[in-house]
Amino acid sequence: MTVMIDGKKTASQIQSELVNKAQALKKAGLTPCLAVVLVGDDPASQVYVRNKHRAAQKIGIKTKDIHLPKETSQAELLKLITELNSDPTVHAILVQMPLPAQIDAEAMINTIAPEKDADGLNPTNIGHLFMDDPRALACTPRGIMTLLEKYQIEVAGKEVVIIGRSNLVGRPLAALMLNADATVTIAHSKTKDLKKIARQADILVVATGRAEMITKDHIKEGAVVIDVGINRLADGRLVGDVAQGDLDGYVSYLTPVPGGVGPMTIAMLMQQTLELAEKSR
Ligand SMILES: Nc1nc2c(c(=O)[nH]1)N[C@@H](CN(C=O)c1ccc(C(=O)N[C@@H](CCC(=O)O)C(=O)O)cc1)CN2
Ligand SMILES: [Mg+2]
Repeated sequence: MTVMIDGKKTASQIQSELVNKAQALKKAGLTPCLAVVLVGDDPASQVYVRNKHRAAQKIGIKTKDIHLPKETSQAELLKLITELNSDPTVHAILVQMPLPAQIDAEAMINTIAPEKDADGLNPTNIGHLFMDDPRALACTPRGIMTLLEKYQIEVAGKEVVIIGRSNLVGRPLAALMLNADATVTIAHSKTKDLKKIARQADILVVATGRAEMITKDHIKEGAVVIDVGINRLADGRLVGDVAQGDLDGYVSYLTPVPGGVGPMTIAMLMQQTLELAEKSR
């Protein structure tokens, strides 16, 4: 039997639990505030940003909604971030990605103060994570670890294969898995014999951004499969990076798309905003 991991339900439970935490901070005179910066008009980004504001509002987290035109220069964005860094009413800053081509994402991430880094992607925070001294964490990887914990899926001693080496998912997730005592392999577009490597996994995490590229023959029977992909097909369907159609009864656990890892990203962002607000005192 395959257990479908319900990320939507788990995220919504976590978000309900955060209401009390936000209230306690407010009682103590601190109104947690997340600044969400969107540059340009990417339709998917607009949806994600709107969902972040909605989730924050439900929890009692104040947000600053900053929407900049798509022509915004890198210097203008960095100046805004610097102002938010020194604004004592703002506890967490997030710049929605992807950014327009004229802006270097690395320069943006480098400018966010590590103690206000809602996404946990600043090199200081990534460095602490790799030294097993975690501060702010990348939200999607943290969401994956939280799902595994909630479903009581043991990580220590397991063979974990992560397909995808992005700064947003693959790399920080590898560090989290290593800190949790897994044996970690990161595979990517240059990996030779991907099927052989992937089939070694007790826990296979797929974050390639390529619709349904990982199929049953990449997967060991009984494995846990975490599908991070969100791909919109021409016919409007939303699918993951894993062809999930014939996995029922073959894998032990599977995250659906939609409703798996995606919603956890926003729940973790909310949790992290409250943690950063708390630490600011
Ligand atoms: N600064 C950041 N930019 C981006 C991040 C990020 O963590 N920080 N991640 C993604 C986008 N993202 C959040 O920003 C995100 C993507 C998807 C979901 C989600 O809940 N997806 C749903 C399906 C939604 C749909 O119908 O399209 C699901 O999987 O069920 C939440 C957040 C890139 N940019
Ligand atoms: Mg440890």
